[in-house]
Amino acid sequence: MQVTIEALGAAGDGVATAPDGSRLFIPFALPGEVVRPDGPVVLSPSPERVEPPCPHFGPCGGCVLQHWALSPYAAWKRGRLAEALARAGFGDAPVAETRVTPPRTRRRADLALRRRADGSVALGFHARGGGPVEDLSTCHVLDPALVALFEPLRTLLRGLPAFRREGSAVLNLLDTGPDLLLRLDGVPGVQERATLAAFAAARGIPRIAGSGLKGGVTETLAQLGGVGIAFAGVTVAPPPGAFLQATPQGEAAIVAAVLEGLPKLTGRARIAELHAGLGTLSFPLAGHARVAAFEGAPETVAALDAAARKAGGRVTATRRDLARQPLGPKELEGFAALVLDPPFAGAAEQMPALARSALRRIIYVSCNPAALTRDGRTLHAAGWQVAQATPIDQFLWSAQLEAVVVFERPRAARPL
Ligand SMILES: C[S@@+](CC[C@H](N)C(=O)[O-])C[C@H]1O[C@@H](n2cnc3c(N)ncnc32)[C@H](O)[C@@H]1O
Repeated sequence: MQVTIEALGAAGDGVATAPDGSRLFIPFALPGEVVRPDGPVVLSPSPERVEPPCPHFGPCGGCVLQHWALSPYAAWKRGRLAEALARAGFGDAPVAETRVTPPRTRRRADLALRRRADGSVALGFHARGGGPVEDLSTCHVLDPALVALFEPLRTLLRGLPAFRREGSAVLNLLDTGPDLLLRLDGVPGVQERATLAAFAAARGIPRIAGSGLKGGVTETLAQLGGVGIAFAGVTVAPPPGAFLQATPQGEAAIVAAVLEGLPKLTGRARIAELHAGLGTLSFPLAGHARVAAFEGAPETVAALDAAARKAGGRVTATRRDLARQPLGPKELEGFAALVLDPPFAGAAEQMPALARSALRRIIYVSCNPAALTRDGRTLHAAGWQVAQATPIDQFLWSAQLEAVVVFERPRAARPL
């Protein structure tokens, strides 16, 4: 049997129709290619097919689209955002060109760890669908400062009894250097902590923290100096493993699109910000208005609050679980705009109050097109429109898509 690839699916697989009418999803196949699905074997390659730069492409689940030329790849991501908005009812949304971030810039990685029977350590990303760990010699998406830690980490973990069979290493590249969180299936003893401190000193890592395999209590195992990352000139001290936007370029593109989406503001204007994290958006926004920031994770909101107080009070940080206790219409009164940047699941519980509030502008930062469609539908049903949508490709060569979507009410805006 041979089939022609009609399009790419949401996970980046080629989609084709089998002779019996069923849909086939064929990994690493590109639109227009004729493919034999068993194998699969590409019988007529697309002119858009390129040589993947990374030797791990294929077995490593980190990238799925390195074999596609950048221009059609970026157009596909733009099309996915247009489609997500069209499904929500915004078929005429103006969608900008995709902002693609360069290779070797990702500053955050959650690396899987496996100890082999001979004691050696595999470190890398799982194969697609949670398969075996691809032991990485290099990586074309991660910042070289993180790639440089692969081999030293393997050596360290090989001699660490608290790493028994499986674990993960979360690496965040902060302004102060790499920040390491080890999730292990054993508990490091005194001697192991000394080993970790020596490793941290040798590798310029100010802090190493540890937790159980499935999270739980996180404790500092070695601390040689302060940790910090600056947003719009304000330095925040993140907790171990904290959420960061994946690349500095992606963060800059998101911040720019959010700021461009703001309405005209008066000197006393206030902005509400939901899912504020460490303040990636809060501090840039504070250059334009006072910001009431809400965030659910206790350590994260504590870090944001401490930095906000030092920075002079333009940002106020409040801990709130917005899924259990969404802001109500009364609480939403008096804001010139609202920015939300929910987790992958989206903000289903918060959307009804936003839709019927007196707000005139909502700027939605999305990392999940499906959740954006669902949440966008709530706004569409209440008469909101899309003023601007910007696709941002922070996860180069993956099927993931970030976006900033500016929603507004179709009435002449008046500054609050
Ligand atoms: C995609 S991150 C965005 C963070 C921040 N805006 C940034 O750009 O770095 C989503 C944030 O939502 C927070 N969050 C997740 N669920 C939440 C909830 N139910 N209530 C409040 N915040 C939540 C997470 O802790 C995380 O900080």
